[in-house]
Amino acid sequence: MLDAYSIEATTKDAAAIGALPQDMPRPAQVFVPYLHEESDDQRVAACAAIRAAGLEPVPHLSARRLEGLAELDRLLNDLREQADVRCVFVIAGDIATAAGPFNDSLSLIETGLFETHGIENVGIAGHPDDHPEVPDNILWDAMLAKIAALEARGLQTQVVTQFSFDATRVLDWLGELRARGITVPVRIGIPGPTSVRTLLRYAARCGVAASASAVAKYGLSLSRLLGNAGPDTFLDQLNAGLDPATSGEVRLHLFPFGGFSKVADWMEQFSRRTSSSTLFAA
Ligand SMILES: NC(=O)C1=CN([C@@H]2O[C@H](COP(=O)(O)OP(=O)(O)OC[C@H]3O[C@@H](n4cnc5c(N)ncnc54)[C@H](O)[C@@H]3O)[C@@H](O)[C@H]2O)C=CC1
Ligand SMILES: Nc1nc(=O)c2c([nH]1)NC[C@@H]1CN(c3ccc(C(=O)N[C@@H](CCC(=O)O)C(=O)O)cc3)CN21
Repeated sequence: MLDAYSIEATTKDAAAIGALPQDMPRPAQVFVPYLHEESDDQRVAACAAIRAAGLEPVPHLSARRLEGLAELDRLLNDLREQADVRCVFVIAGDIATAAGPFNDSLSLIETGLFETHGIENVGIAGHPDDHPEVPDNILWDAMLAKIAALEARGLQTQVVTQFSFDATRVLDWLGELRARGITVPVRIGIPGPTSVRTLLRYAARCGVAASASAVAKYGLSLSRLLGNAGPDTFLDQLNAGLDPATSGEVRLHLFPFGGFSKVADWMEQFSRRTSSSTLFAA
């Protein structure tokens, strides 16, 4: 059930993606996060490198960062021409005011440009923890609207969650998602192993709740900031709470905040320890 994991690679990581550590199971999809200081050309080159390595590139598209229809049109054209991109991931973007006409992910979908550029699958974000700026009911309404718009356009979708330190909250959120009648595949975002300090830095940057109780549950020791923290406890709790009858299609999405080689080592250990040896099979 949890096979075909996906992973993120920044434009810098993407250049070396062909040299993924030996023995690391190949990811089914490689997402390229939209870092605002980078150019569209860098994003396209990253996706081309991922494609050249025989992997499936999935660029993030940040609605609020895009300057307009012409930029989106050119970017999608280049992604298709140079990297044969078929799947994208749309997000609002971490700025309070949009740089151009797109205030949210739905407005990107409604341009109609995805289908004209041969995109087949448009991923959308899931938020198992409270979002620092956006109330829960708005996020649920937005998710339903995005799914309806994609379906009407004949596009497939998947939900990819923001990472969280609290497996119980993720399970509750997944239960609510299915109870709302949403049947699309879900990828649960998890950080790869890294130092506690790095994890907390990314949590702060990404608006992820790091309450004392959540980080304790995750197994983080705030007194050992340089110590390593992997997602093992989180995954054990997640696995224990997933129900094949009701959870639907669930896979993992890895944020390699500590780098690919740490992810590879950790995957090997984790697969050896767990009975679910297919957890990371491509
Ligand atoms: N890059 C990533 O992997 C992820 C990014 N995010 C961030 O989560 C937020 C929500 O994104 P989506 O689910 O795509 O929402 P969305 O584009 O579907 O928008 C949902 C609603 O939230 C509002 N909204 C979105 N971002 C906002 C912000 N930063 N401040 C105030 N209102 C905002 C929108 O105007 C809209 O009403 C964004 O800030 C996004 O960048 C969340 C998860 C993962
Ligand atoms: N709100 C939000 N915004 C995001 O951009 C975002 C999320 N959430 N959730 C998870 C992923 C992780 N993302 C990111 C964000 C930044 C870097 C980044 O800047 N990496 C630098 C190193 C920075 C550092 O060490 O602090 C790099 O060069 O790889 C990578 C992934 C993007 N994503």
